[in-house]
Amino acid sequence: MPATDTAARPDTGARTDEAADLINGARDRIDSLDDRIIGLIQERMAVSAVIQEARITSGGRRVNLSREMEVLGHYREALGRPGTALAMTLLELCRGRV
Ligand SMILES: C=C(O[C@@H]1C=C(C(=O)O)C=C[C@H]1O)C(=O)O
Repeated sequence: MPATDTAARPDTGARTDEAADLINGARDRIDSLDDRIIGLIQERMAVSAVIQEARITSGGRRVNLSREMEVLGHYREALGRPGTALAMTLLELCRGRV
């Protein structure tokens, strides 16, 4: 991110220039990671929509609970309890509220 944008950011809270530089650099990396995560979520939404439309067009239901349990378990095993909450949010983004 250019230096002009850095000035508009929230303060780092650091007490030294060295720490502030480190924090600003790491924040740039986090912003870049967040952009990639958002892009992956949007890609997941599009793939999920293809599956849901195919199932509905074939006469089935939008939601498949056994598959959702598998997805929730995958995230819980990788990330613990907050992983379950994250997966629930992802499922809501992908198939709406049930
Ligand atoms: C994508 C599917 O359809 C729905 C959406 C899911 C998802 O986004 O992971 C999982 C199960 C279904 O409720 C699927 O059945 O795989």
